[in-house]
Order: sequence, then structure tokens, then C-alpha cells
Amino acid sequence: MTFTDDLKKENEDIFQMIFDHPFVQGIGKGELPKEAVEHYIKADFEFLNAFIQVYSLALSKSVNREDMAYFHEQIQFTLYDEVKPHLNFSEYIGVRFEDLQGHPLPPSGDHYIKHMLYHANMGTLAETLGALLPCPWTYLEIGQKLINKYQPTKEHPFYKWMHFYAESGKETEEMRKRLDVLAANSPVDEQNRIKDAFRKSCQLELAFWEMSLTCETWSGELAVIK
Ligand SMILES: Cc1ncc(C[n+]2csc(CCO)c2C)c(N)n1
Repeated sequence: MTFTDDLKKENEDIFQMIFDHPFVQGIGKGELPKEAVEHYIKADFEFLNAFIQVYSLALSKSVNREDMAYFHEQIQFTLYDEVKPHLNFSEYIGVRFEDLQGHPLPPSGDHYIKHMLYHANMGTLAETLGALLPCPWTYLEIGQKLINKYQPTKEHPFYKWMHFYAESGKETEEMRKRLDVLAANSPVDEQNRIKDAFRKSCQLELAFWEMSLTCETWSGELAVIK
């Protein structure tokens, strides 16, 4: 068992709760409230901006060219390829993607990006990867399991979304490989911080789906500053 095999086993409960979440199941069924999808895209555009910033902090902690090239590639991927699933969702709600950008993150999304930024700013490269890994891993599993369960055809409204993530296994594999090497050389207290960062990111992935479905907002009248 590798370190990341253990992480997956310890967090199987949250992976299952994510797959069972009504927003995720709604993707598989091809039926989702348009307001919830709009809430998701607005938040996720900002989430990806933060993800790119976290990758760049990880790049700054890299000590060899291979890791630098890896984070550079992942920044490119997030900037240009991750737009495709957003476009699929935007088409479904009939709103231009450009009109869904620049909105402040709701509380759970805000919590998630600050959690990642905390580990990237205060922790080691391994800790940063621990906080990042649930993002590609939970989406890979969602894509694969939804396709398996619902067998979508090309006419399914979220066919592209599901295939994009089901075929993103390389991202998860590469990140796992790096974390496994780093964690094997980490002291126990650092391994515990990696485990904590990973579990909280899994829980915040779940919270992100719930935030979208319930159109979560900040309380009170005062507008939130982005
Ligand atoms: C809340 C949330 N979690 C995960 C993803 C998917 N995702 C975002 S960046 C990335 C890895 C790129 O290297 C992946 C798989 C998302 N869109 N939104």
C-alpha cells in the first residue's frame, strides 16, 4: 500500500458521500436546476483561479526541473482545458460563460480556496499536494462512476462534462506519484498534516456541491467584496 492508497482508504466515506450527492447524481441523470448550475459555474471559475495560484506556489517550492515542468503544465491545463466542462454547463443553462465570471465566492468555496492557500503558504510541497489531490481524484471518480452507472449517449446534456473528467486519470496519477515519493521521506508529523489537509479538501469538495445545490450565499445585506 502506498501513502496515497491509504489516503483513499481512510476517506472512502467522503468519496461515497460525494458520489451520492444529489448535484452529482443530477449530472448523471441529466437533470439539474439551472440556478444551481449557474451558482456552480460562477463559484468554480473563481475556484480555478485560486487553484492556479496554488499550483504556482507549489512550483515555487519545487527543487527540480521535472516538478517545475509538471506544475507549469498543470497551470496550462487548468487555464485552457478546464474551460471545456464549464462551457458544457454554460450551454445547458443558456448563459454566456463570460457573464458568469468575476463573482465573489460563496462561504464554502471561500473556505476551500483559503484552506488550499493556507497549506501552500505555510506548509511543505507535500502538504500542498495533500490539499490539492482530492480535486482531480474526486472528479476522476465522479466521471468514471457516472458513466458506468448512466451509460450516457452523445445526446446527454452532460456527456462532454462526464467524459472530460472520466478521461483525466493522468492528472491524478501524476499527482499521486509525486505525493507518494515526498510522503515516504517525510517525518510522521508532516505525514499527519498531509492527511489532515487531504481529508479537509475531500470534505470541502462535498461542501462545494452542497453550496451549489442550495445556492449558498453570505448572510446579511452588505455586498461581499471579491
Ligand atoms: C471544486 C472543484 N473541484 C475540482 C475540480 C476539477 N479540477 C479543477 S483543477 C483540476 C486539476 C487540474 O490539474 C481539476 C481536476 C473543479 N473544477 N472544481
